[in-house]
Amino acid sequence: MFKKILAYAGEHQKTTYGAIAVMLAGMVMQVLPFWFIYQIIRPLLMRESVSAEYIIYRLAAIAACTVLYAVLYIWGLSLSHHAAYHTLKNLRISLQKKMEGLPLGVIQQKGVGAIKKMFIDDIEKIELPLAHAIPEGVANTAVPVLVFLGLFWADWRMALLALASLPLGAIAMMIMYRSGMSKMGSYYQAAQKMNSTIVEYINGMEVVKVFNRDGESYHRYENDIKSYRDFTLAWYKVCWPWMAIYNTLVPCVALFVLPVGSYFVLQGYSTLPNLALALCMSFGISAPLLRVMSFMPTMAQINYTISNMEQLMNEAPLTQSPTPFAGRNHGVSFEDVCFAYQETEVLHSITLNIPEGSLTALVGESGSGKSTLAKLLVHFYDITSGAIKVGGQDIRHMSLESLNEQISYVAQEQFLFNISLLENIRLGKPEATDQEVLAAAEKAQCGEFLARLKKGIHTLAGDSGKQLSGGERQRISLARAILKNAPIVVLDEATAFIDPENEEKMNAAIAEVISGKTVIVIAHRLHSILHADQICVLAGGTLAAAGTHTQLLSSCPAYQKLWLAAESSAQWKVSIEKGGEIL
Ligand SMILES: Nc1ncnc2c1ncn2[C@@H]1O[C@H](COP(=O)(O)OP(=O)(O)OP(=O)(O)O)[C@@H](O)[C@H]1O
Repeated sequence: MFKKILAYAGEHQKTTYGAIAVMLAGMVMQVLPFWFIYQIIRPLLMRESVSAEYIIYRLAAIAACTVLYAVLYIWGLSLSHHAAYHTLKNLRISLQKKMEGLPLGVIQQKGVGAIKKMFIDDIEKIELPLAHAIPEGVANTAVPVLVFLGLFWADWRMALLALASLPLGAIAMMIMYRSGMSKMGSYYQAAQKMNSTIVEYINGMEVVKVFNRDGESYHRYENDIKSYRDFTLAWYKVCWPWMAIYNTLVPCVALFVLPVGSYFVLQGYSTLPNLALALCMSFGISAPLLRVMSFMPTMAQINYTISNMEQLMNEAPLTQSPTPFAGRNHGVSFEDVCFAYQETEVLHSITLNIPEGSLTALVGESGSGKSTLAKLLVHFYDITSGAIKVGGQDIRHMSLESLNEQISYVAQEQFLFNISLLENIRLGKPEATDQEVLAAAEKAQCGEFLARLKKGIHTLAGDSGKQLSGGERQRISLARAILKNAPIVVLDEATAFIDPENEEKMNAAIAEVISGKTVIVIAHRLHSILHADQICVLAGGTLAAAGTHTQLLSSCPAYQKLWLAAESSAQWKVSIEKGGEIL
């Protein structure tokens, strides 16, 4: 486990080794005073006369060692923390890089709470071994070993006595570690579940309030925090008795040395000075060993955390290659594509050709697979079989980055980061100047509502989210796409938030985004895509038909059904409007 943790430290491993060396020197300073105490006691025991200077020098040495110990300990800690926090940063970055290359399904399966826990709490746990357990553990183990060897050289019987309680302590420590590990799985899962429930509870607060589900979701929340408490206590319950045994046995080294050592002296097996030496040095052994022990309860936790993190790190990434995009054009083709979320296949043998520069609309009943097909094109998931090609190049044979450069994907609810609206739009083209961003916002018809905001385009999205309507937020996403100016545009329900007042503006913004591009649009409002070059009708995950509106109307029953529904909803709308009601 420590080897793995040190490997995470990368280039900061050397700093960790430096911290170990400094702390070792510090530990020597902690043990040396016991040697000087022995030097003061020895002549007194032997009734030898010593000068006042002899005593003063040793007392001064004890004081110097104490000061040096403090200085070295702080120095060692600052080195180890430096290495630890750089390592945590590296780990968080490599985890984020890993996540970027993972299929969305893996991330969704883990859940936001569990991933947040991994990024924040689990990685933070590695600070303990890196900043403390490894450097302090090595120093606190090495120095007692050295002391023991010295003692063994002076008097092997006394040395063995000083260590008499340690084997029992070590057994207690091992049992504690093993029993802790056996409870770790359930403890860890309970922690993950609690995290997910808390995140879900907060995210779903709106629904909870609207539907009066406070009681129900509170019960789930309460149950999860209760089970976390129970699993934590169960873990402590198995660990505490063994920790208590160890904590009782290890400081007992002097108690073994004193009676048995005195007996040895009386029997002539050893001498009084050696007894004094063993007594003094046993204090130098027990304190560091107790410090080592203080790290043990959490080691099992850290071991589990690391295995869990490695599990995510070892997840198979999306199939891609480092090759850049080299397609002939920006036409898109789906060739016999099948796809399953986990076990359930939701798209079956879809074959579809979308010529460059054309507008293709995906229509179909809810759940027919429209959004999934769009998500497959932007390579959120790997398909089960078949191929998706852009300009004749399989999207698995190019890097995700270069595929992203070819496509602007505007989802139904585009996420706005809590940075300024200007920076949110700039995500479409990070190198864009402020002027370019403003021009894109203008083209996306954002000017009017941005003027309403006190800080305009510099308003933070988190604050503005409360002030912007769904349609306005969507126009920010369209501005992002205009700025990106990718040759392929995928609009997933781009007109979902449309209202009569905004319709004109939204249409103007969409016209800007799609002008001259290969466009794939998912639309429920059939009236908005009547002039599409090609309308693809999806039904139950298969492609029922493809053609123009007129062709489909005369030949495709599934399309006729959708059209009838669209027509009757339009008539219903007109009749309500005529009745003077507000829509
Ligand atoms: N993340 C997911 N995990 C498992 N199944 C999913 C997931 N997302 C969608 N599905 C399922 O895949 C099928 C297709 O869903 P999809 O969202 O693509 O349909 P859609 O036609 O876009 O629907 P809508 O018009 O309601 O948005 C549905 O049966 C849906 O339940």
